[in-house]
Amino acid sequence: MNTIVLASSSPRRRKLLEKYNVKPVVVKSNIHEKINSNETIEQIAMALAFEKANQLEDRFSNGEIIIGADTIVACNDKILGKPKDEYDAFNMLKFLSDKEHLVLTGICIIKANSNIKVIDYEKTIVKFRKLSDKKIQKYIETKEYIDKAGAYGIQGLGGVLVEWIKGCYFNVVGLPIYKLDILLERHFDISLL
Ligand SMILES: Cc1cn([C@H]2C[C@H](O)[C@@H](COP(=O)(O)OP(=O)(O)OP(=O)(O)O)O2)c(=O)[nH]c1=O
Repeated sequence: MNTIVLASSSPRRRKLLEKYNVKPVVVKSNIHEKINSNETIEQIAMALAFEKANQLEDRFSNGEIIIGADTIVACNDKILGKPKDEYDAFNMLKFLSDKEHLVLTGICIIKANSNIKVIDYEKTIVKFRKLSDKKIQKYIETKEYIDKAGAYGIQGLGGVLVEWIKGCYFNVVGLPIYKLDILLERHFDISLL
């Protein structure tokens, strides 16, 4: 199999790939995650994923498969990135309380030394239960909100915040693995299993 390069510092993405016996070369891309408000949330997630993968393309020349991904949370047309601090996290979780929101992950796969660049996205609806200020505060104290879009991690203690989801669970965690397998198989003849 061609070397897989993961253009992401997310430990969740790396661990998920490792479950499928993919030992990715991890290279953190250094993009400035600026959001263009004229774009749809799908375009934003795909553009950020593209920037992450594309930034590394010049560094490889042996047919490496470079994967970039970006996860964003959106609720009532408002995009929630990673919280800046506890206060920001508190406000995000309060905003998400008792509502449905979207989690979008843009994926970009680029094959080095080729013209193949594939971009797609996955969307999952997540419904939060009604959260008291006390519950939000207790969650914030766990520090799990740090470095996570929307200030929670469904895969961790944040599971208690979620009433239901519709769509791909792994998409919420940061990498829609079924969609990645489809794209790898269709465009690069690579299967994760
Ligand atoms: C909503 C949600 C997000 N997240 C994470 C997934 C992503 O890692 C993170 C969103 O940030 P991203 O910018 O997508 O990724 P990252 O900063 O972790 O890594 P890099 O920019 O280097 O690619 O939020 C969870 O782990 N669980 C959740 O339930």
